[in-house]
Amino acid sequence: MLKVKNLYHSYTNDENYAVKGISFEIKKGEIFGFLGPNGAGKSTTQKILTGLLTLQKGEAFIAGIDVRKPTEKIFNLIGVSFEHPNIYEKLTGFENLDFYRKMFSVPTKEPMKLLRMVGLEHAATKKAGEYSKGMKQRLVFARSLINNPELWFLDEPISGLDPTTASQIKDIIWQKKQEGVTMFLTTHNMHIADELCDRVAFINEGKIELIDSPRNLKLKYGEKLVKVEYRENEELKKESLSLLDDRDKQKLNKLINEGKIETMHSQEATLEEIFMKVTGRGLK
Ligand SMILES: Nc1ncnc2c1ncn2[C@@H]1O[C@H](COP(=O)(O)OP(=O)(O)OP(=O)(O)O)[C@@H](O)[C@H]1O
Repeated sequence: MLKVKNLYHSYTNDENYAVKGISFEIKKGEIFGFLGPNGAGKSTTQKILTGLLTLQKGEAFIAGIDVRKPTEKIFNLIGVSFEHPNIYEKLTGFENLDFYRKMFSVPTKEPMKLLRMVGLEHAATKKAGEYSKGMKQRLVFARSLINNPELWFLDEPISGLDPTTASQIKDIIWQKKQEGVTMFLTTHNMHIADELCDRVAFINEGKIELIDSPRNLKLKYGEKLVKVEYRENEELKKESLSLLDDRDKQKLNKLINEGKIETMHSQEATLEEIFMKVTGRGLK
């Protein structure tokens, strides 16, 4: 669905690149996460792919169409939900969607239906300029679905939202995945990436350091530890035992056989810890 080859971008039109030779592919129906700290080059890549920035060097194809020669077909095919809302403040929420809807030459969704989906139906007749930050974010999110996109670009879809709204947005993303929508999600929130993505790319200083599924990464870089709480001589003890260490394994077996264990949890490395291991820096 999306193919990117050796993509470069310089904001200063020189050798000072914000994106330095990025290549990746996203299969149809896949949720692909772009994970990296501030300034890593995530938004720049998304902007090039969605036509907000000119492609300077490299290649990119959406459904086989060269993004350098954008066609109406690409516009109809993609949905873009970016962090900084670019909405018409003087129009109401409903009018914003209704106006945007007219730009497409494919069947579109009913604005009211979309507003309801993101919990904005009561604010439909309110000017978007009077919306809170989170409401604007939800409006942009809803708007990005108006043309039933096959490829959906999401930039930090739940950052700054309260837990209930964030959970609703996540449910919508899951539903769209079930419908076969392909997603390119950028975030520095490793929990979201872990929860939603089929594969993630670690991007740091304009380069992709690795691409894999969250599960494979955890298996590869995980410590394989088991955290146990057990009682010995009336005293509650806590310990982390490695499943790769023979002495720890013996101890764990002994505790299990003696029935002393009160709680036991396997401990995996988080994506953030793995990111640090791979890149030598954190996601913040
Ligand atoms: N309009 C711009 N003009 C000049 N430099 C820019 C511009 N936008 C981004 N940059 C620079 O390009 C680099 C990559 O920025 P980009 O916004 O793509 O990072 P990001 O990974 O999306 O970060 P964030 O998580 O903060 O959004 C940074 O060094 C940034 O300062």
